[in-house]
Amino acid sequence: MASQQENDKQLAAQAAVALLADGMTVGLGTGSTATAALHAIAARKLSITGVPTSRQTAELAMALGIPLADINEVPHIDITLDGADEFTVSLDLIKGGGGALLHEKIVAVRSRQLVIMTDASKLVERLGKFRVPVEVIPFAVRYVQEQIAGMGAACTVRPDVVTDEGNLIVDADFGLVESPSALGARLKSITGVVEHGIFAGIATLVFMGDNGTVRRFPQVSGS
Ligand SMILES: O=C[C@H](O)[C@H](O)[C@H](O)COP(=O)(O)O
Repeated sequence: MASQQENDKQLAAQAAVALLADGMTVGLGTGSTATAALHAIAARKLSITGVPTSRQTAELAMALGIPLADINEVPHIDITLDGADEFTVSLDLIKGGGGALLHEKIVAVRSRQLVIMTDASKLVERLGKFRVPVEVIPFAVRYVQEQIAGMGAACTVRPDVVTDEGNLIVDADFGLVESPSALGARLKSITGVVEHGIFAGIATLVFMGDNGTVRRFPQVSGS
């Protein structure tokens, strides 16, 4: 039997998939909630073109019969549906718990809308309980760790993870984050950092499954 959390992820995924229409080009996120969305897309027999954010998602989409296109072959992406590890009511996110943050962010910034699907455990007042994943070129990993330590954060290289681009993930604990965009900019300026999992000002909508109902952020007045 599915847990309440899995059920809530599915409800959020169904709410997001309800925004799709035939003919759309859709960014396909990575992770368990994005997987629920893929199944919901297949169940609706929608005629969309998917742009996957990971090998794992591409494989599942192909198995479900969802046609795919290379991101560089599509003129635009109408909407992307993805999960998150944390989000705030201002729609700032931490992503990358599954190691797919780089392709996820590239697909997200090319999309007209980024719709996030989560369960209620992902809503936080301030980002930072979840360690910030940072994608790093292997040659630079020691230097990047030293720089992050110099910023006052403990960090570790995620064991046994190599990203789709052949990079490593460093998980960094900055504590609660005052300014997600400022932290993101600082991380991005470190030589050898390819990308980080702070998505500030990119998401347009969040559907959060909450004990059998779906809440949306930003909240519509009266909800
Ligand atoms: O790299 C992975 C992604 O950012 C996921 O979207 C994120 O970790 C959330 O995953 P899940 O839906 O499994 O909680």
